[in-house]
Amino acid sequence: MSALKLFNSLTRKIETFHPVHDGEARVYTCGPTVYNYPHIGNMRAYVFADLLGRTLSWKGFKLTHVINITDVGHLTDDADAGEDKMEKMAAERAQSIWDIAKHYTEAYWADVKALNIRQPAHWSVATDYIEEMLEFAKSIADKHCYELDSGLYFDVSTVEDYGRLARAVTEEGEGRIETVEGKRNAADFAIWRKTPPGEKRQMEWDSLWGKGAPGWHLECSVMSGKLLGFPFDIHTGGIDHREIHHPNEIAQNQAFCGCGGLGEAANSGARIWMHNNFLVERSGKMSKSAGEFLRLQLLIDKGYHPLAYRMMCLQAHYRSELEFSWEGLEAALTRLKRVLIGVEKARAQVETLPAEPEGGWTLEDAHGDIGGQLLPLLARFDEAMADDLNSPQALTVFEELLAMKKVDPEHKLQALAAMDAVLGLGVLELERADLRVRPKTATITEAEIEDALARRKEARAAKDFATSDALRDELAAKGVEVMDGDPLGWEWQL
Ligand SMILES: Nc1ncnc2c1ncn2[C@@H]1O[C@H](COP(=O)(O)OP(=O)(O)OP(=O)(O)O)[C@@H](O)[C@H]1O
Ligand SMILES: [Zn+2]
Repeated sequence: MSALKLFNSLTRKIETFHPVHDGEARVYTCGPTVYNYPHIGNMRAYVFADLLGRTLSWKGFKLTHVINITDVGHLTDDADAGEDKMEKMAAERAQSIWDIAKHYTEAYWADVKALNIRQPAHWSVATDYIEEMLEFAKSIADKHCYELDSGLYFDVSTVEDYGRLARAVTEEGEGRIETVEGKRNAADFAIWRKTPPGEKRQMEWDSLWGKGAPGWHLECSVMSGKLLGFPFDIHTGGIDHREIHHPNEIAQNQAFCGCGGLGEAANSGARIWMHNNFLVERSGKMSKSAGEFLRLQLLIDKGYHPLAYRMMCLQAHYRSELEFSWEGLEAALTRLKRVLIGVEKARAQVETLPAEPEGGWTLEDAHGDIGGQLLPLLARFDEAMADDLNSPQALTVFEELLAMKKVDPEHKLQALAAMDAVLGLGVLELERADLRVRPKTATITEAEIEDALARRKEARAAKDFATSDALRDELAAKGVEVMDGDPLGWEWQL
C-alpha cells in the first residue's frame, strides 16, 4: 500500500498524511453560499472534496466529512466590502432570505446527487450555529478584536504569521481591500457586522456588539472546530479561498486555540489545507454573472449526462486549471461510454455483482482473494491516488483493467467495483442507454425513435431501401442522427 501524500497549501509541499486521530480522517469543506445556483466551476470544488473523501475511505480511514451551507454573512467581495450576497438576492427578488436559501440549497443538493458526490456526515448550516459563533467571538474579542461603528474587527497583527497561506504580507493586500474608517491594519476583517442604525436586516441577531450578523470567516472557523475539533485533519476549498477566506479562518483559529505561529501546521486549526484550481472558460474564470451561466442543468438540457462532467473533472489533476469546452465535455462523454461498454462485457461474464463491503470498498477489500495479474494493477491504481490524488493516472489504470481479457471475471469485477468506489462514476449502476440524455429542445420521444428504427430495420431486411432511407430522413428532420455501424454500438443520437 502506498502512503497517502497530499499537497499542503500552507507549506506548499507534498506531505504524507498522518491523521490526528488514529485511523480517522476529519475533513471540512467550505460549502456554497446559497444565493444562486452553483455553476459547474463551483461543483468542481465538491467533486474534488468528494474524491479526497473517497480516497481516504479507500485507504481505510474512518471519514468524518463536513460541508457547510452559507446562508448568511458572505459579502459580494470576499474581504470586507459590498453587501451580503443573500440579502442582496432577497431584495432583488422581493423574497425572504429563508426561501432563497431553501431553494438554492435544494438545487445544490440535486447537483451533488447527480455528480455522485457522497453525502457528508454533516451539512452544517451557518444560521444554526449563531450561539456558538457569539461564544467564539466573545472568547477572542478582548485579546484580538476591536470595535468600530460597523462591527467587531479582528486585528490581524495579534497573531503570528498572518497571511502565510496566501504567501502575502499583510500590506500587499492593501490595494484590494476596501478601507473601513478606523481599521488598524488593511487586512483586518469584521467577525461581526452591526446592522447600520435605522436599518433592518432580514437576518440579524442580538450580540454584545449590537444587532447584526456574523462574518463569513467566523462561520467556518466555528463550524469546523465545533464538529471536528481543533486541530482536525484537512480543510478544503477552491483556490480563491487561499487568498482571504482561509487566512482569516486561520487567524481566528490561532486566536481561539491560543496557539502560536504557523511553523506548526496544526496551529492553523487543520493540519493540511487543500485547494482545487479553477474551472475556467476561454474568457477567464467561470462566474455566475458573466456570459452563459453554466449550471449542471444546462449541460443536462443540452443532452449531456451529468457524470460526463464528473469524468471531465477526473481527467484533470485537481491542482491544474481546467478549461471547459463543449468539445471537451463531448470527449469525456465518449470516454464514459467506452468505459460502460467494458463494464457491460465484464458484467455479462458473472452471475452476481460483487457485494459492497459494509462501510464501502477499501484497498484491503479490493485485494480480497484476488491474485496474479490483478494485484499489480490495484497497486498502481493505489499509487496514483496516493500521489496527491492523481485521478488522470488512476483513470488510465482503470481502463487497463477493463481491457484485460484472461482474468477471473469475478475478480475483475471486484477490482472494478473497488476502483469505481474511488472514482465515483457509479459504472455498475449505469446503463449505456442512461447516457443518452434527451436535450430539452428535442421534439421526438425515445419511444418514437425506437419505433421508427424498428420499422427501418424491417425495411432493410426486406431490401426496401427507399423506405429505409425515407425513415432515416424523417428522423434526421427531427434532429435524430441514425448511426449505422457505430463502434460504440449506439444506434442513434440526438
Ligand atoms: N471557477 C471555479 N472553479 C473551481 N472552483 C470554484 C470556481 N469558482 C468558485 N469555486 C469554488 O466554489 C466553492 C463555492 O463557492 P461559493 O458558493 O462561495 O461561490 P461564489 O463565491 O459565489 O462563486 P463565484 O465567485 O464563482 O460566483 C468555493 O470553494 C470556491 O472556491
Ligand atoms: Zn469557509
